[in-house]
Amino acid sequence: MRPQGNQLRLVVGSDAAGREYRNALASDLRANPLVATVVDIGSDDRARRPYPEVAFAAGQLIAGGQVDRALLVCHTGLGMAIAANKVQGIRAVTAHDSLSVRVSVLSNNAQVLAFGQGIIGLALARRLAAEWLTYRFEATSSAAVKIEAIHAFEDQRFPAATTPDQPR
Ligand SMILES: O=C(CO)[C@H](O)COP(=O)(O)O
Repeated sequence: MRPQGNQLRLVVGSDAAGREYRNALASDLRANPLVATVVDIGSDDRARRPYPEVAFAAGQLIAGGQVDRALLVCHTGLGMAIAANKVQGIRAVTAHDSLSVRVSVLSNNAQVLAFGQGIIGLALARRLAAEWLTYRFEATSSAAVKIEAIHAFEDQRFPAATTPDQPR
């Protein structure tokens, strides 16, 4: 489906430890009017794909422009974020509170949000996911220069502004 207005194209994924929340969140997201599409990349219990494989696949869908954001679930949310951050151009966070979810988009322009099924209750995960959909990064915000600094470092452009002060 073609996105309308401010609708988002999403990918959801989990390892076996996050499967229950992934299924519940995917169903919520599909019913949310701020969502155009939800691609579910698994994994199911039989596949038992380890979290890095799922995170890399989700990150590559974003980097390739097929989707806008990813919602990933593992036991803690930590491994998913670490692995997704290895994909060029991806900014992934683990966040389990409203402020962090908000800042992850408005300041960090993170495209990936990772939850830990073993860390928060399902009701909170659902609420945070719904809040997350309402935020959009503003390219004109003062945060944009910091995102550009992250990209420059990733691309090994090392702008002077990011080099540490020399000891006197
Ligand atoms: O939480 C996880 C990684 O951060 C994952 O669900 C469990 O990790 P594993 O036991 O190393 O697969």
